[in-house]
Amino acid sequence: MMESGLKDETVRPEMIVVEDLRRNLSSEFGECSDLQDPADLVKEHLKVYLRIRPFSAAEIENGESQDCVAIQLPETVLLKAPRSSLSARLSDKSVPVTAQRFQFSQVYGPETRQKEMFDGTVRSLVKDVLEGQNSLVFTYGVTNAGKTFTYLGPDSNPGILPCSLNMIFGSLEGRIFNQMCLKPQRCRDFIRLTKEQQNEEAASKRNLLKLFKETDAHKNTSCQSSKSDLEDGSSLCDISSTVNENSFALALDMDINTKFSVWVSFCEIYNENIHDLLEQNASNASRRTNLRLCQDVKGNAFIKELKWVQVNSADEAFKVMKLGKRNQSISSTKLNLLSSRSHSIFSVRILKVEDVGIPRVESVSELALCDLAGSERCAKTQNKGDRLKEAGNINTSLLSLGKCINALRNNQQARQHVPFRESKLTHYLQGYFTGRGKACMIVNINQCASMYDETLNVLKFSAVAQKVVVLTTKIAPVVVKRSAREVSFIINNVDRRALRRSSLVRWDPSLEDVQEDSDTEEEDEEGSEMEDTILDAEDEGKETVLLDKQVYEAQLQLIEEIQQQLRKERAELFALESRVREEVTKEFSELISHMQEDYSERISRERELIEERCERRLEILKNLVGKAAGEEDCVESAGIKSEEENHVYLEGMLDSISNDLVEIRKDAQAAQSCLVTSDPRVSGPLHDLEKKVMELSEQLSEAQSQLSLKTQELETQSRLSDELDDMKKDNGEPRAKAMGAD
Ligand SMILES: Nc1ncnc2c1ncn2[C@@H]1O[C@H](COP(=O)(O)OP(=O)(O)OP(=O)(O)O)[C@@H](O)[C@H]1O
Repeated sequence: MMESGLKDETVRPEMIVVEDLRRNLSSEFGECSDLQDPADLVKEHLKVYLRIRPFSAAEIENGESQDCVAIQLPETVLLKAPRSSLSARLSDKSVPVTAQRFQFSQVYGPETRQKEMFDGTVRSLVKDVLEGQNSLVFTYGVTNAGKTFTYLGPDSNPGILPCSLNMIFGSLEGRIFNQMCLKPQRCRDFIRLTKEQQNEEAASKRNLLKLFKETDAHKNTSCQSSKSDLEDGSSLCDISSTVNENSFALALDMDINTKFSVWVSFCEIYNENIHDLLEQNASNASRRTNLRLCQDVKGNAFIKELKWVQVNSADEAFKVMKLGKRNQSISSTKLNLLSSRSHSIFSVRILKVEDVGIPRVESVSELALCDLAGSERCAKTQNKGDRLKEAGNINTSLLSLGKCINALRNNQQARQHVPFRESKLTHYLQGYFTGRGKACMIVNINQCASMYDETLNVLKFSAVAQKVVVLTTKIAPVVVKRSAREVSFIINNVDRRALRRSSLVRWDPSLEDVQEDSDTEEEDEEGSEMEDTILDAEDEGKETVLLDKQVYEAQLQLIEEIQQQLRKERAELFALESRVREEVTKEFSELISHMQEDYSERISRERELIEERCERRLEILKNLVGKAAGEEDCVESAGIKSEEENHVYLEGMLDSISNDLVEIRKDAQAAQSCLVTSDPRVSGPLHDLEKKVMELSEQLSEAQSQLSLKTQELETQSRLSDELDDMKKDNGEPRAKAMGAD
């Protein structure tokens, strides 16, 4: 069936070649984490595997089998357009139908068994994870292409996820660290749990597994089924027995005390919201919590407050997985009865623990398995309402993934921005493309003629993805003892927050720092500074701290006591300071009120004085003006009395007025300097007084000018009368009469 495309002589295969990328790629990673030492990075192609799903009976009946897909070599597949396809209709009729060849890391045909698929793709990644590396596997393809079958599979025919769990527990048999005192945290960190926290953790796990039992019982009685349950009717025990023989032999020289603490989480990205599938009420869509995607200082994304469940066996892990799967958003569409409407991410975190004295974490590694929702053409699915909205979100996030893959590919030629932040999915996956670990993509296609165009797009996308080179970090934990001085320095720098939070202890400097982005960090700056100090100290030495349990606890006790003392001293200091402040404030207010009273008294006294003086001066001026007017009349009516006397009198008056004015001015200036000029109660009257003084000055100068005129007139008259007298004396009376007659 597959080879038929090749036998067609008219077919001219268009080779989409994957370049030989074995060249120096040192400058090709514009987007990789700058904080990583390039020496620790290994460059690898993104592994892309293809799986072709078999036809269903209904598809064969509907004539979907038109030999569109053919496997040429174990790595190559040929895609030939059926006559009915859009691309065939659009192509030039004179040119024979084009077949396109695509190359993959490996192609798996329709007959491939699940176990075979797992062994060829994910098995090596599981091994890496057990050795301390991080790995990501994600499925990609159009709806109804077989992604979930590959990812999860029916219980009787488990997919890569259950196979991985089985492989992990098979390999770690006898080495499971089943205490709950160490728990993964954020991206690659962990915390130590107190006794109470461990009890809480155990209770939460019991409840979860109980919930599984209840729903399982419910399912058996009510015949409700999940996607995977519909695919077969077998039990969980069957799964573990199916793949139980799988295990890796751990390093022969591994210490007898080396144990592994395994934790799992399960979440989904649905309509661009992240939900915890292990949340108690996860099945109640309206009450589901939206989780936040955060990142640490090195840009590694992690889901805040995601539930991590400690599992001690493959069976426990399966139960958690099944429970989460039941909570996933799955609906029926025209193309797939049980179509995943969200991207689901199941993560396994493994803490490698040295179980001697206080258990010590040597490394934290993660295997993330991601089942992407399938892209779909709305015309084909005929989705409406919620399904249409879901399809929109699915297509958008897959488009973002496509853009990122393209940009990563182009980045290898010229530096280009990779839009990881465009969708939650790509943001989450970012770390795996920029050095956090290995990534592998399983592309699923079906061979249906009606899906040719969509399949072609998927394969084109895969060809680009295949060319992407990803970075992987080498993790090599080193254990070296520190000197007592260094240990004491670090302990002295342990911050209160770390202690409060049941000792978030950074034992392994090979782990990344875990301080979050400032926009997502909710912790105080003081704490962060202290944390930096610890990190700096650790970075300098690149060593791990080993402490005697008793010394450690004694130091902690001491720190606690010192902190209590410090808190007490601070409280006392605070009380004293507030008492002193209160007393000083009281004293100052009294002083200020006294000063205010003093000033108001002085101001009112000065005002009275000035008013009194002004009135007196005004009186004098009035008198002066009145007198001047009366004397003028007198002079006119009574003739010249004694001009000399008048003149002397007027000058005397003028001097007196000028002196008065000078005095008034002096008084006014003195009053002004005494007064608080900013006080409107004072500045108002003062201003009035100044105005009056000005008016008086003007009147005075006017009087002076009138006086000088009068004086001039008087002088002229007196000169004339003197001349007359002289003439009288010289000419006698007649002449004087004659002159008078003239
Ligand atoms: N390799 C296979 N062998 C047998 N049956 C398969 C295989 N792959 C897929 N199927 C069947 O094909 C159907 C569709 O598969 P599946 O639900 O895994 O598609 P999907 O890509 O996850 O779709 P969606 O994106 O809509 O969730 C299922 O009934 C499944 O059992």
